[in-house]
Amino acid sequence: MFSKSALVAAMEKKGSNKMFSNFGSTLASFLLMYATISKFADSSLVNRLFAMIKAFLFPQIRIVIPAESGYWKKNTLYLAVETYLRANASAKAKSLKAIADQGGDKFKLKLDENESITDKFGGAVIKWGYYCQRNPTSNHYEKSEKHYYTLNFSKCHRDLVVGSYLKHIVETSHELSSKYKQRMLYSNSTEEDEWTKVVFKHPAKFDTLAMDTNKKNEIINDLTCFRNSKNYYAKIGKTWKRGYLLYGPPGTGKSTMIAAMANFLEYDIYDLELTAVKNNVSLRRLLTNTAQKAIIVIEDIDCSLALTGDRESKKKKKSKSDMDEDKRKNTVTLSGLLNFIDGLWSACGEERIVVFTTNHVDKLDPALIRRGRMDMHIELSYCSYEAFKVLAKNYLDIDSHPLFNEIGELLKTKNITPADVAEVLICNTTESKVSRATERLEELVAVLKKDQKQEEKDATEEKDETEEQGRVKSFLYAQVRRFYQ
Ligand SMILES: Nc1ncnc2c1ncn2[C@@H]1O[C@H](COP(=O)(O)OP(=O)(O)OP(=O)(O)O)[C@@H](O)[C@H]1O
Ligand SMILES: [Mg+2]
Repeated sequence: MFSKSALVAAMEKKGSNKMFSNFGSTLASFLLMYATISKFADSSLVNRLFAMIKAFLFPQIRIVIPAESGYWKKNTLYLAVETYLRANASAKAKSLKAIADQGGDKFKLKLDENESITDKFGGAVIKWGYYCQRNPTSNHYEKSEKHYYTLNFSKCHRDLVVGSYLKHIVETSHELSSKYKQRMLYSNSTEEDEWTKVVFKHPAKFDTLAMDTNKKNEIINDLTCFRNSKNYYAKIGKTWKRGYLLYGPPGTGKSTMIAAMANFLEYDIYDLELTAVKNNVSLRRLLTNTAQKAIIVIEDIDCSLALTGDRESKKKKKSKSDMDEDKRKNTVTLSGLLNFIDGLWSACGEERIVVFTTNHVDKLDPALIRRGRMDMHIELSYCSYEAFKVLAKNYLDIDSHPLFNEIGELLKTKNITPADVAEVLICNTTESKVSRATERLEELVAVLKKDQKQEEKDATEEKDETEEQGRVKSFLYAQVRRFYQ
């Protein structure tokens, strides 16, 4: 199959250097031996033998990069490799997987299973492979599929690959991710302790958020300060995270503010549905799998769980059977949640914001929202004149109008949410801007006056009812007095 003299000649011709010719000669002898012996001997035995000789002559190193780095935590190096190879794979691989991105208008190409490609770096040749190991007998704590990448390279390039190449992959993947980054919205479900994600394309901005300007600026400054405080947090020995409690009646912009925060900071959102989390272990698993630059949101925290109540007295009262009962119930507890917010587990990740929202701030356990846990308490309230002007700009594209003063006066006496005002102002017609704005503002005046009239009517009815009850009471007392006289 191979002619030794031809191979040696070719090798020697390429390099005049003696060392190289020796190497060429060894390789040629090796190949010739392999071709000759394999004709006569048992092929599997020969293959094993030659694999050993090959490994001795040309030692290789293999590094496995699994998708998880223990405890169901995503291996960030695996994610970096995935991004890095995505850029290389489409050009080099023969077998690829195409995956539509969440927006649906683009797709990503990924190495197919058992497929390999070769990459070069500083003289080293690195062979990448992508594999999946399946375990049909896996249980809840073990995944049925384990995905991993392997990289093979010559032993002599060990320092180069481990020292520089892996770093190069991480850096390149960061560059690629920020170039193609789409903000993501993650959510959890009852079936698995895993996040599912969709592209987050909410248009909310602080500019379009209707609220008091000073308060808005205070929040923007706080967020900016947080984002730039990596070194400060390290210096004071605190985990780089911040908590915000948003409270106020329904429709005052709590969820809209979260979207505005995410867009402002360019962070992903993890919308944690606590009622879908089985127990504290699941909660920990989910939260350790949140990335950096993330906003972790628990909406309507008062409704999510029985998180109210005095932890201390509960602790004291707890007997062993109570604890077994707890285990059986498999619930997330207040202390489980607190432990993640600022206990030891809070250190498993940085540059994270935690946001709670509630309509009933008074119902929450003070431990949950004390300063330090929820660093900033933000009240979102009924529509003020200032907030109305932002909504008029958003929806009607106007900064002033003769009806503004009247609306301002009505809003002083009226509790109406920004959502309700927005509902009146929204109008998507082909009419001219001016007539459309006037019509919508007149409608708003009518709504505010109607509600005002209704309130006055309700107040009069209530007064009449109280007076009537008073009259009935005095009549009955008079009758009773007369009876005993
Ligand atoms: N402050 C606001 N600025 C701009 N738009 C607002 C504001 N408040 C409410 N809206 C409008 O009303 C809709 C509902 O608001 P949002 O969902 O943010 O209220 P919420 O406070 O989260 O209510 P809930 O307590 O019911 O969850 C939004 O889609 C938005 O269009
Ligand atoms: Mg909401």
